[in-house]
Amino acid sequence: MGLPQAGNLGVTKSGPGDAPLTPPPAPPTEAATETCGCGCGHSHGDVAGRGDFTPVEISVTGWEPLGENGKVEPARKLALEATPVIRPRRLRRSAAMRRLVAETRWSPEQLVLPVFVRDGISSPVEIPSMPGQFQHTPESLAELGKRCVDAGVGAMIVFGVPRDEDKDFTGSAAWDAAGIQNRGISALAEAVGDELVVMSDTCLDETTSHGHCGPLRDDGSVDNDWAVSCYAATAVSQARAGATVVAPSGMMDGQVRAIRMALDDSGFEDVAIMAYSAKYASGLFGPFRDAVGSSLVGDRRTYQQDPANRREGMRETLLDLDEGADIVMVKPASLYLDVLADVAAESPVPVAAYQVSGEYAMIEAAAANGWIDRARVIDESLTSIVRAGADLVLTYYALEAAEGLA
Ligand SMILES: NCc1[nH]cc(CCC(=O)O)c1CC(=O)O
Repeated sequence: MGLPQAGNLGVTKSGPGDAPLTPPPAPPTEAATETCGCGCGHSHGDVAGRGDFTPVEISVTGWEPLGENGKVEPARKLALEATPVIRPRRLRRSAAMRRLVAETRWSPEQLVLPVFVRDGISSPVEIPSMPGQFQHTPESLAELGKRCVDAGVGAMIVFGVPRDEDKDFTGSAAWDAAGIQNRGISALAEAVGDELVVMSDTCLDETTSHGHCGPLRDDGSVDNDWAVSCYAATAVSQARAGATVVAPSGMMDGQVRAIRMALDDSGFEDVAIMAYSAKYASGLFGPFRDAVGSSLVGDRRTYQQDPANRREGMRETLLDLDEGADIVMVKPASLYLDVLADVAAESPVPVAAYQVSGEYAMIEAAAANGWIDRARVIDESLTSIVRAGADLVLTYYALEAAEGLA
């Protein structure tokens, strides 16, 4: 039988059949017989009259006697024994302290605002499933660009919404210099100059009559290599229109390499590629498809990634890096923070994350119902995405967050 320890009830059971249970005699310990160092003259072994309490020698020289009659109460005493007490709460005690020691901060210059420019409208049209977001005319897009410059937003990424009659099987409006997306890019680039970065989404889903991200084979599947050559033509047209970053989002194999070669061949060696590298076939793109008037029937599961696959997100990223991506992206953001953290840990280039339309819509809908504190959740969502490792965040909140969340 060992000596009773602090916290031991001091009651031992000697074995089956042994009756009755008796407390062992409290063995005298050195500490119990010594007077404490605090000068109060009492024996710590007698603290609160508990024979089961075995004190540890502590020096309390210079301290005020604790407790009634200078006795150390058991609870205080136990706390003192566990020296030093680790108290993380010290750094949380005031807003000023928390601000000082925050590990993660986001700022306007790392935010990228996705914007929609629509053909055939004369004034901006609000997107019902994305309250507060609009389909713009080239002119209203230019105005929005100036506001973004003033607020210090880092970049804008342009999506085009063509008229239905301009959609076709290959999505050729995407690489038409007079197509709506290229007109939007030009208007924006002219308005903002070099004061923020003008990016363009490089894909065909907005311009194909069937809504897929490339032309189809007879069996209805997307023809990978045909799509890739269309992306190459589209990227060059976007660079001509004034985009300094093109962002292939179609998840076709080899798309980054083909775009890099086409840009270089056309004299756009300096135009960067932000690759949608780990892009998942997510249910969170629903509102975006309203925003671009998508003609899609079915889904994109044969080219976008299965949400179940984490390792594959890394594989897609490594392939894009190999093909020459200047920035890699994980999309969506909030439900894929594990993938984002993996990519951020390995990537030698900046990492972007896209807080997509469904993430925006969920926050807006809950806030509209009064179920969550809107500004607080927006801030928390951006903080979490940056905390997981994003250097850039594509978010529909970019302008509002940069101007200051109310
Ligand atoms: N060009 C494809 C593209 N680029 C960005 C989004 C979605 C963005 C969002 O939901 O906010 C999509 C739609 C899709 O893959 O179906």
